[in-house]
Amino acid sequence: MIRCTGVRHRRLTIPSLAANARQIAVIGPNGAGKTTFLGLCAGMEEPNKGEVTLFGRKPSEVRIGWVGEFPDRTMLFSRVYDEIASSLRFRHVSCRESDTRVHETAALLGIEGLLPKATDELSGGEKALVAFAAALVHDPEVLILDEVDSHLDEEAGRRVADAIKSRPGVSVIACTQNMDTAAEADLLLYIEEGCIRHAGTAEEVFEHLKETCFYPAVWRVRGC
Ligand SMILES: Nc1ncnc2c1ncn2[C@@H]1O[C@H](COP(=O)(O)OP(=O)(O)OP(=O)(O)O)[C@@H](O)[C@H]1O
Repeated sequence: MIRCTGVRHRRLTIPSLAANARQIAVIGPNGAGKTTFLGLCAGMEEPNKGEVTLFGRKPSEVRIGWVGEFPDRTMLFSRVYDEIASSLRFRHVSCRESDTRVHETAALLGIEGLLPKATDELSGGEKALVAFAAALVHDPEVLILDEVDSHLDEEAGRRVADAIKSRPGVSVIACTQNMDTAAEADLLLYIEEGCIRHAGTAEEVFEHLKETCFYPAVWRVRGC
């Protein structure tokens, strides 16, 4: 799904990557380059050198739903309903269809009660859910999520995971600091000091991380 060729951008150096999986987890220490990598995948920035493609296309040609690490910094509208509807309105979806999709998406995430609220009244987790709804509502081909789960309680995290499962056509590239969550992805990319040090299944990647804090707590308890 993602192909990187000769990429150099800030700290990030990816000579070659061909990652083909529906759910990709991006993990690694603070400052490693995870957000930079997600930004390149989302087409928010062009790499200084090299090329990033998704499904063989430039990211700008792919329908992407993006949720940043700090959702309150990217909210454009003062009302939750308008924030979720915004990506549909920008695409000139009719008001009636837009209204149906906003309510359906809010119901899927259990946040219908937030629709009439002001965005600046929301808690951090509520903002993350609203930002996720806004990303999901326009039927993205790829969801790019930067530590969205860090704001969510277990129940809200499960609703987000269920919403993703309910859209089998959507691919996900998600950065997380929750290694138990990362372990559920089809493919893991472990980034350190701007380089992808390990790429593979959870078993393959965590095998290299046994002596580090990146080993999933649940696996440690089970003695894996
Ligand atoms: N706009 C920018 N201009 C220059 N350097 C930047 C910029 N944004 C990030 N960096 C640097 O690039 C490096 C990687 O940052 P990035 O945000 O990608 O890391 P990260 O792995 O997402 O970290 P964290 O887990 O702390 O969010 C850091 O050293 C950071 O200082």
